[in-house]
Amino acid sequence: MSDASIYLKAAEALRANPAQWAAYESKGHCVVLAGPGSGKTKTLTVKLARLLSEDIQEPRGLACITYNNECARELETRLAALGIEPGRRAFVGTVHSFSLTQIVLPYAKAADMGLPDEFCIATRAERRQALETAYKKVIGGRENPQLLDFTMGTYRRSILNRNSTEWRETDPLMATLVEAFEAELRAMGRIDFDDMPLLAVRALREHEWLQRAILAKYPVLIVDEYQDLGRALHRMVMGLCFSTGMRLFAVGDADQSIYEFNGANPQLLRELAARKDVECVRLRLNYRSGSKIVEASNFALGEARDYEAAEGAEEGTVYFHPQQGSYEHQAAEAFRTVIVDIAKRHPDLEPGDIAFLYPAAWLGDKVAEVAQQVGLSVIRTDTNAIYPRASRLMRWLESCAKWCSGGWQTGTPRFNHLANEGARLFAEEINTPEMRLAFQRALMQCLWSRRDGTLVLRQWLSDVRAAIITDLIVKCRTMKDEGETLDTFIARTQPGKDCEDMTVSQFAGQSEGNDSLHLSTLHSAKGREFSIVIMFGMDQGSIPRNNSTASQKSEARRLFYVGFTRAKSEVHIMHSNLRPSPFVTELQNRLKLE
Ligand SMILES: Nc1ncnc2c1ncn2[C@@H]1O[C@H](COP(=O)(O)OP(=O)(O)OP(=O)(O)O)[C@@H](O)[C@H]1O
Repeated sequence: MSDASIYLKAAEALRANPAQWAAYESKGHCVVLAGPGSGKTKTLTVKLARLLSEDIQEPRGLACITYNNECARELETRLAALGIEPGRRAFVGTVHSFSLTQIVLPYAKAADMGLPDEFCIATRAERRQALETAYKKVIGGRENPQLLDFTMGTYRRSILNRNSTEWRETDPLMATLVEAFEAELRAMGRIDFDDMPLLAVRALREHEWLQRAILAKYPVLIVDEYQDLGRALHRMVMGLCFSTGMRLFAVGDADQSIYEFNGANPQLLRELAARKDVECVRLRLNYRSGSKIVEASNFALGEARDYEAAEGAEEGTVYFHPQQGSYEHQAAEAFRTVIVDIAKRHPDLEPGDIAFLYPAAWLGDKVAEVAQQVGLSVIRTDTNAIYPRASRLMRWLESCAKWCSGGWQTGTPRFNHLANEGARLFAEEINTPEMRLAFQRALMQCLWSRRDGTLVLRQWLSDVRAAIITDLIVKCRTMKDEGETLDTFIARTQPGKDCEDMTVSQFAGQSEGNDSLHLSTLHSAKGREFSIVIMFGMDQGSIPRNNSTASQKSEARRLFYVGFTRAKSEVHIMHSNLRPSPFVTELQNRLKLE
């Protein structure tokens, strides 16, 4: 099938839903506002394929921005199914990678960003050092400066205009600390993660030619999960789309805004959708969840919405499991009763169709420990995962391991896909057709001679690092922190450490779907879907946390809603008998009244 016919066939599925079709047919700026499971991402990917194929003339392309690397990967997988390989004409990535690779790296000098020659991305240790020095200069005293890192990040992301009185006066000490911290980083020849969008926004504001340069390359800007992307992206959208002339296609759901602490603000999406020059499309049908789950999700949110399950949806069920005793005991109960009952009801279900979602990673430890005891494998997406799932380099290595463990015979994954993804990771260095070919050859040589899933991972990883990665990481400024993540993981595979015995095929299994249970924080479950969702630890003090402000409580409630709406057919809520979360009590009461 040709690329065009793939997306045209996918578009047929949208035709039956007039609102999705309207978004697909939109001609100008378009914002899709819709609830969970309504096909926002589906509509976005099909629209993206159409724009590339019909509207945008080669060599121009489009930029598609989403919340984190995990979401970017999900989009890439969905685009691959439509025959679209990001890279040449389609940028797909986070606000940070867009800012860094499309604005800061290519234009730092021309736009006079005040960065030292050959600047690099700071490692965690370098950031810590810069904060320590800045703290000594600005504040002094015996406190641990790292405790201020979170507040400093929030301040930097929330107030973008450094010349404003808001910046200077909201928290004068914090403003001075941030400035001193950034000066320290620059003196070390470094920028950090938060710098990326801030530098990009500043450069775009100061240089109209830069805005036109971005427009020339990307006449269309696509944004997924708009509600969580923060002020820096909003500012870029305002400038690039409404002054410079880029066309905007954005999707989002203010009810699913869960990153206010990171500078996101659901109001920005509402304001965008209310603009007169924007066509706002609302989707009402939920294609994911059973009708009872859709109905109950309104109660979980605590606000009325007119969402409905799509025609032919199953009913779906919400179960409550009051618990006593420690979380260890509760986790054991989950496997002893809840999972056993699920398996009886759905004999065809695989472990990968079930997800445990919890408010904090330490609760995931409890579930993981019991899973290990009963011999079930898990895939974790939280901060206690064996490595950060957001690391593109690690995910790519997982795919390479999968290829070596037998995938080379079946084309899962295809070698070409591996080579292209690898070249994209190191695009700063691999930037000509000859270099891409050389990279492809080196990768084939390296993986072909190590295509054995029983190999000890430690050796396999060090070999692949030496043969393919070491040299490229030195040359690619965007990959330094990824290199650090890899080294931290390699250290865990050394003798005496917890991943000492891991084999290549076990490592490859980390990316495999269906024979492992999913364990995730509620935050990391965003954008995903599972047949069965077990919400674990839904207790007072955890969701919301004790002493939360009113806005933190609202955000915790939205987080509860995000978790609840990931389920297709069953939601199980495990909560303390004596101290259930107020969101659970309210949900239960409302369901009883129905
Ligand atoms: N028109 C449609 N016909 C059939 N299935 C659809 C349609 N639109 C979406 N779906 C399916 O519904 C599910 C949810 O779609 P998608 O992930 O795009 O929703 P979303 O709005 O991005 O969800 P969320 O905000 O909860 O992450 C997917 O399995 C998708 O394939």
